[in-house]
Amino acid sequence: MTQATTALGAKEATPYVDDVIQKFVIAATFWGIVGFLVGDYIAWQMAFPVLNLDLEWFSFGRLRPVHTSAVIFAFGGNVLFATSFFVVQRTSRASLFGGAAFGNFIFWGYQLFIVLAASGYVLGITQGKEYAEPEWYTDLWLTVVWVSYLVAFVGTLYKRKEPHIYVANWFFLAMIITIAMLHLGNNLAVPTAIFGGTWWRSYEVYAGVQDALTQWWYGHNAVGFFLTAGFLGIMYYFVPKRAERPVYSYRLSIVHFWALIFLYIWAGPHHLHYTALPDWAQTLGMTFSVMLWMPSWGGMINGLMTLSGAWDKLRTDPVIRFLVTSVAFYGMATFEGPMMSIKAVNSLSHYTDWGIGHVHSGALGWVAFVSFGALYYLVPVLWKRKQLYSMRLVSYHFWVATIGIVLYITSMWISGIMQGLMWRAYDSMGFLQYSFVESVAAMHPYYIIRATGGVLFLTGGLIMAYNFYRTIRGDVRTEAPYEAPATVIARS
Ligand code: HEM
Ligand code: HEM
Ligand SMILES: [Cu+2]
Repeated sequence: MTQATTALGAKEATPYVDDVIQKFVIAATFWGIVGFLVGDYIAWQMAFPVLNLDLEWFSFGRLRPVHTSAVIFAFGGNVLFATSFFVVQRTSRASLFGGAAFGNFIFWGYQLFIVLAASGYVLGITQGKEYAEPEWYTDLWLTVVWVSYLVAFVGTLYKRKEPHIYVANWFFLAMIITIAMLHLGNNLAVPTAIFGGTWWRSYEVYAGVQDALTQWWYGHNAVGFFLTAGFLGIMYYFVPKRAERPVYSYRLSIVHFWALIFLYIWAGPHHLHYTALPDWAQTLGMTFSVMLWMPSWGGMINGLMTLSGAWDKLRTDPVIRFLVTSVAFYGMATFEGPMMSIKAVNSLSHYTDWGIGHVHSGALGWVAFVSFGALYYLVPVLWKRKQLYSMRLVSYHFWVATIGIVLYITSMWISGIMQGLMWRAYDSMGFLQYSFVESVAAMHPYYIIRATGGVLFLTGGLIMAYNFYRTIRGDVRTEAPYEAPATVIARS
């Protein structure tokens, strides 16, 4: 079914395919909660290993990829589908290529991929490559779905009635094409069934350090294109829309785009410092990572400065607060990353919780927050409601989640640096000062703090889901208008 909506400023109404986007929004909310829940469960497991329950299906090793895939591909992926399909139709003034039928195929195909991947992990089916754990049969299915996504996206651009291709679409398109390339490059494997082996098993065509380099070319650019470029597409549409201001500098957004995609692709070797990878390649990865700081901050400044003249909205609109805070976290993670890529720093941070802290300041602060902002924008628009059920609940979500992130990343910084320092401490005789298990025991309190932060973050997700449910039902909560406290108004 196709719904007709009038684009802002458009002369004639373009029928947008919005019911598919509604499904992606619901799926993103659902998988987000599943992903946060599993993340928090494994966080408690690290504090209390008894929670492994002595059952292989609940073991940390099997649930960890369930967490990472659920949050990145299921939550993040569904957000990217929803927002990119929304943005490409609006900014092109064209309806989705292939219509609702093709859109629904992509939706259900992608959900099937998620279920195939996750069920495999729990049963112990994995090729053991981080963020690329699914075995060949799941990989092949994802290829079909992803190529369909590319066709739908490019087809919509091709049909556009607007001569200019808005910058957000460039970021989405770079994400779709690069992920296709990474997925194919990193998953070249031969199924053992051909030789009479286990049906699901396969062997990678690369060996040794070539395998490691291919894996981290993939892993790093999954961060760069899935978790960064795609979500920057969201930033470039939803921040100006919600703030009702034009992008601060359109020229800067173009420089940002080309510099980012050119630099990111070389930085993967920073995951392989002090390994068998040749030294020159490690230095290359480090150099490109340090250079990446500049376009990243260019993008952050462009996002934040879009608020020029509208900063008061931070006080009155909690949705803007999510969006702006996410851009600030983007800036923080893209400063921390280049710093950690310096070999001397990495010799302390690598293998420690510092890395986990870095990941989650990017993942919770940037990826999840910009997603929450976009979803809060989308729900009333897609279901044609005047407003969200409750702005107060958005504000509660914001504060609960922010405190959760602060607990998560500060505990991991302390625990990570402590771990790194304990591992390298020598006594006067030249012996290691601490045994490994002493460092594990020292991390216990920090793991409890991190898992508590996770409970808060999950609570925020549940508040959001409830708000969506009531909004979709058409309810509006009776509450004082969301504005500054009366005393502030009286004084001004
Ligand atoms: C309630 C919120 C969350 C909690 C409690 C949580 C917890 C965890 C835990 C305990 C780990 C394993 C750490 C280790 O092996 O030492 C982990 C790994 C990871 N999580 Fe989360 N997580 C949460 C949300 C997210 C979100 C929203 C994302 C992405 C958008 C994310 C992405 C990742 C990634 C990429 C890793 C692997 C990191 C690495 O290997 O360096 N997490 N998480
Ligand atoms: C200029 C930008 C960035 C650079 C140069 C960078 C650099 C790095 C470095 C050096 C590591 C540690 C590698 C190691 O010791 O194993 C790392 C890990 C990681 N970063 Fe970043 N980072 C950047 C931005 C981000 C952002 C914005 C996110 C999330 C949205 C992110 C997600 C991750 C993840 C998931 C890992 C863990 C990979 C693993 O499983 O080991 N990074 N990054
Ligand atoms: Cu990287």
